[in-house]
Amino acid sequence: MTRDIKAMLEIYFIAGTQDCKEKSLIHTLEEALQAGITCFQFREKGKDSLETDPAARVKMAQVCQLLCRQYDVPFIVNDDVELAVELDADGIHVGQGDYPIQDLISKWGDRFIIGLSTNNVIQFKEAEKISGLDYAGIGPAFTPLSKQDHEGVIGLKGIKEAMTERDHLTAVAIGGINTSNIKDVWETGVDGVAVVSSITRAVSVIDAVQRLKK
Ligand SMILES: Cc1ncc(COP(=O)(O)OP(=O)(O)O)c(N)n1
Ligand SMILES: Cc1nc(C(=O)O)sc1CCOP(=O)(O)O
Ligand SMILES: [Mg+2]
Repeated sequence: MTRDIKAMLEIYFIAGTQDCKEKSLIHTLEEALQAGITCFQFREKGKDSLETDPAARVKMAQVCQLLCRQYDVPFIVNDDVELAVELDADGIHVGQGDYPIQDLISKWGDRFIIGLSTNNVIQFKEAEKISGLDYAGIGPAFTPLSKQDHEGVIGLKGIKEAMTERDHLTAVAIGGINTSNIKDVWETGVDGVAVVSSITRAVSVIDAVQRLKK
C-alpha cells in the first residue's frame, strides 16, 4: 500500500482504553473514523489500561485494527514491536528511549511505517539524519492532558523553530492540541496533529475532527 505520508498524518488519533472513560474505545474509534481521522495509533498503556491483561490487550488491538481496515486508515502500534509484528500492523511509533531506532528501521523499515518522538529542536534535527524514518512526533506543544510523565513543553515556539529549520522530515505536533488552539498549531508548518483528549473527551467527535482539519 503506497500512501502520501503527510496526508496520512493530518489528523492522527492516539488512544487506548485508559483514555475512554465514558464511551468505549471501540465506539470512540468508530466515531472518529466516520468523522475522517487519517491515522490511528493504538497506545494501551499506563493507569486503567489493559496492560495487566495481555490477552485482552491483544484482542482490543485486533478489534481496533479491523475497524481501521474498514475505513482504510493506517493502524500504528505504540512502543510494542512484537505486537505490531503479530498483528501485521501498518506501523510502529517509538520514543527516544524505547528501542534503538536504527535497529528498528534496519529490521522492519521495509514492512512498517516508522515514527519517532522528538521533544526538542535538537532531537528533531537528529531525527532528520535517520535514513528510513517516516515521520517524527514533535512536542509537547501544550501541557498534555493524557500523559503524566511527559517531557517539558516546548510550545509552538519550539515547534515553529524546528519547522523553520527542517530539511525534509514529515512532522506531527503533539500535546494538549485542541479545537481552540488548532489554528496556531497549523501555523507552525507541521504536516499533522496528533491528539488524544480532543477526540476522546469531545462532546461531538464529528465536530471535533472537522474543526481539527487543516
Ligand atoms: C505521534 C506521537 N508522537 C509522540 C508520541 C510519544 O511517544 P513516547 O515519547 O514514546 O511516549 P509514549 O506514547 O510511549 O508514552 C506518540 N506516542 N505518538
Ligand atoms: C502520548 C503523548 N506524547 C506526548 C509527547 O509530548 O510526546 S503528549 C501525549 C499525549 C497527548 O494527549 P492530549 O492530546 O490529550 O494532550
Ligand atoms: Mg513510547
